[in-house]
This record gives sequence, structure tokens and C-alpha cells, in this order.
Amino acid sequence: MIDIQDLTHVYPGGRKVGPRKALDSLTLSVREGEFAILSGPNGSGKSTLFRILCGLALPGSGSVRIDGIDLFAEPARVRRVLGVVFQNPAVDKQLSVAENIRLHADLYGISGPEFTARRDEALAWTDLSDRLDQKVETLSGGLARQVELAKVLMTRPRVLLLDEPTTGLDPSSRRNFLDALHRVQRERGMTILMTSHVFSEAEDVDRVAVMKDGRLLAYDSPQALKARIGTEMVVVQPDDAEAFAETLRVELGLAVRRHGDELRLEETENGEGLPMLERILERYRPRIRSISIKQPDLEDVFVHVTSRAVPDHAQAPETGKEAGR
Ligand SMILES: Nc1ncnc2c1ncn2[C@@H]1O[C@H](COP(=O)(O)OP(=O)(O)OP(=O)(O)O)[C@@H](O)[C@H]1O
Repeated sequence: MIDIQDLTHVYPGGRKVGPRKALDSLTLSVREGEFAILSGPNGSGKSTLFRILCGLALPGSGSVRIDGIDLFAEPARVRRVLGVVFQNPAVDKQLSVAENIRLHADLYGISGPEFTARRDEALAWTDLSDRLDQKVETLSGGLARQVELAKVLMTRPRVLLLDEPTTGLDPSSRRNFLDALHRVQRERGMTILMTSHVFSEAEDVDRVAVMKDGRLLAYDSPQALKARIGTEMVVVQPDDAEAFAETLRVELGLAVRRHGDELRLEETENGEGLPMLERILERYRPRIRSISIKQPDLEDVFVHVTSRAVPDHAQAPETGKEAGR
């Protein structure tokens, strides 16, 4: 449904800064009816990709087909099947929920019984049914975002693109927004691609993409991604992460992944974590600030794919910043 092939985009740079490759032969496809999340550290190229998909920028090379239509050859046709929720609010806060929806419908020439049917449908997917006459400025941040969604749904898009739509929302408003999206996906069979930094949002989507440096590092279901790093994981915060990583590798033969001050021992199966934790604690207690066992979540997957393992030879220090923390 969304087919991105070999997309490369370089920002030309100026007198003081050199050119920057924001997308590097990126290939990614979201199947019809799928809900996919696009994540990646700051500067990985998500916004650049989003701007290209919305038709706001042209890439240096590569192709994009949305619902089978070539985005660069027929952008107007693509716009007809696309709904976009941008990061910046696009509703009029002085107007009511109903007025905002009406205004958007007018823009697209939707009126009469068709208008009523679509509005009622959009309202049923969101939590706005009893707020129609309320001014948007009096709504909570979460409901105001839902007005944007309801507005976009009026055109019955087949594909929905959302750029970090839950930024700034509290966890329960975020959950409500996500629930609305899942309802739309289920009942309309809509294809959804959403950028996000919040990994809890990605737990129940169909696929999660992780980008870095303009490339796709991983793209799979949340379950498959988590399975890559085992069922248990030991996380250690030592006094000196660099030296301790080397100790664990050389003395205990453990594969260590470093993330800032933290060392992660992954690929541990059920029941292996506790003996490993005990062994480390027994031998190195004075060097350890904290140690724990956990089941890997998507944030751990993100750290796993965007940070490097401690190599067998010279240590290559990793900074937490690089992995987007
Ligand atoms: N207008 C621009 N001119 C020059 N370089 C740019 C421009 N926009 C982005 N870049 C560079 O392109 C790369 C990708 O940036 P992009 O904003 O697409 O990443 P991102 O993943 O959306 O980051 P964030 O999560 O911080 O929004 C970065 O190195 C960035 O500095």
C-alpha cells in the first residue's frame, strides 16, 4: 500500500556546513490495512521521509507508490487517498469541534447526507461525540488532537500518515488517541504509518521500523523484534561502564552491549538471567551500582539495533546520545 523503494535524499549544505545525507537507499513497504510505526534516534531521517510522503519535498532519487499510484508522477491522485496529521496543530481553536469538521468538509466539497454520515462515522471512532459544540481551545490537549484526526477522517483516506501525533500528551490521552487509531484501522481497514518516539505506542501495532542515519535497521512485528534479544535481559550499571564491559567479556566470556552508562546482557533465555545476575554480583559487587533482570520491551529493541555491541578487540565507546536518549 505504501511502497518506498531506494529513496535517497541529500540536503545540499551551505558555506559553513557540508551536504547531509538524510535518506540513504531507504526501502520500506507497509501492506494494505497495516498499522506501522516509524522510529529512530533524532536526525535519523524520519521527518525527511514524512515530508516526502506528504508531497512536501522531492527526494534526490528513488520511488514511492501509495495505493499503487506513483507519488512523484501523480501527486494530485495520491493526495485524494491520503490523510495527514502533522505535528503542528492544524485546527482553529476559536471554533467549535463541529465548526472545525464542517470547515474541512467544505474544503473537500462534502455536504448533505454524505457530510452527516461521514461526520457521525468519524465521531464514533473518536471520543468527541458529546463535545461537538465545545470550542477546541476549551478541550484537553488529547481531545484537541482527536479533532485533527476526526477532520482528516472526513475525506475517508485509504492511507493515514501521522507525524508524532501524541507529542506532549499525557499517557492516558495518548492511549485514547491510539485506541481511536486502532478502531479506524480495524473498522475501515486503513493503512497507517506513524512516526513516534514512544515505544509503548508501538507494542500493539503490526510492524515497527527502526531507522538510523537514513537507513532502515529493522522492520518487523513487535513480537519478532523482541524475540531477537531473547526472553530475559540482565542490565548492569557499573561504576565504569567501559572497563566493566571489558571485564565481563574477557573474564566471563559474555556478549555485552553498551548504552551510555549501562551494560546490557542480551540473548538470555528464560531462567538463565538469575544465575548470570548472581554470578556477576558475587564476583564484582563493589564495582556495581545497580543490576536487574527484565523482559525486553521495544525500547530495548531500539537500543539493541541502534547501538553497537562491545567488540572483541579495542573498545569503541558508545554514547547514550547516539541512541536517541
Ligand atoms: N533543511 C535541512 N537542511 C540541512 N540538513 C537537514 C535539514 N533537515 C534535516 N537535515 C538533516 O538531515 C538529517 C535527518 O534529519 P530529519 O529531521 O529528517 O531526522 P528525524 O529523524 O526526523 O529527527 P528528529 O527525530 O530530531 O525530528 C539530520 O542529519 C538533519 O540534521
